[in-house]
Amino acid sequence: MPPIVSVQNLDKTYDSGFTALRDVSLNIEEGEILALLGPNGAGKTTMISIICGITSKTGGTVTAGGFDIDQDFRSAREMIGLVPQEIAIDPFEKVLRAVRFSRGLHGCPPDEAYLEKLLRSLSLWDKRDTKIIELSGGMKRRVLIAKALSHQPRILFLDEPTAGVDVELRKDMWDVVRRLKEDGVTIILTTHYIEEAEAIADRVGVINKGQILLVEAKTHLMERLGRKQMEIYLQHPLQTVPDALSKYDLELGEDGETLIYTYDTQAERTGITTLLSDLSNAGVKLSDIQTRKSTLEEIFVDLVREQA
Ligand SMILES: Nc1ncnc2c1ncn2[C@@H]1O[C@H](COP(=O)(O)OP(=O)(O)OP(=O)(O)O)[C@@H](O)[C@H]1O
Repeated sequence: MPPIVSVQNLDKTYDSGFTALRDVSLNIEEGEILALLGPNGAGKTTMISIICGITSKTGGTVTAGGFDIDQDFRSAREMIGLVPQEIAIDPFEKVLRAVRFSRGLHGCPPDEAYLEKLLRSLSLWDKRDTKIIELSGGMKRRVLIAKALSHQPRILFLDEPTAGVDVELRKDMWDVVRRLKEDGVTIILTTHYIEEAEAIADRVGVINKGQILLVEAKTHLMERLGRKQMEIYLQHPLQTVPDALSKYDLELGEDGETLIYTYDTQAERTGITTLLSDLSNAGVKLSDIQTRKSTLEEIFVDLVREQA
């Protein structure tokens, strides 16, 4: 299947002379949730704005649903819904009217049945005649999503959908995003929250200083770059790691009561069996063992640090 969004060799230099994107290429597959991770100023919003036709590019090509965003602007734009970072919404408008108005702005014929289905899927139907100002923060964000989906786009961009919201609301938003995916919408979200990508993304793209560092299936990324650590709790504290164990590069915990062994999950041999027997030969007695996988956060920090 051809990608639903294709970005090839995208460049963006602002009028100020600042280059925000440099030779960015990225394919987005239909039906996936792609999370774009990157520190402040990495270029995430710039990229989304270009794909959505809000900002002009200075080089490269972009297609949405097979339509070139320059040559077939209207058709490309119709494929896309955008929930921007900055919230611009009439607070005194009622929910259903606001969503209906957005649909009209896109030049779509009225379809009350679709709007009802949309509002129901976002648990907003009961609030359809409520003024937006009277809604909770979470509900307001849902109204933004409903507006962005009012013209039945196949692709939804969410720019920092949970910036500044509490943990409960964030989880609520994740459920909304998962349900949209089940309805067949392709979702691209930008986020600073790595646990957000970890929780809902199928693939993760890491962007830093205007360049894509990688785009990869989340599970694959965590397996490929992830490391595992084994914490070995000792019956008797050690002052130093015994020489006989030097080849394992063990870290001694501050209290001397734990040894930490880091190993590569991809390696043919983890070395655990020989380590345990060498520990026993060195007279080190264990009380417990625990293993821990590195989180996406640790992987991300390593990646961005490497590029610094
Ligand atoms: N209109 C503009 N003129 C000049 N530079 C700009 C303009 N808009 C953005 N930039 C710069 O381009 C870079 C990328 O900004 P962008 O908003 O795309 O980053 P981001 O990854 O979305 O960051 P954040 O997570 O903080 O929103 C930043 O250094 C920003 O200052």
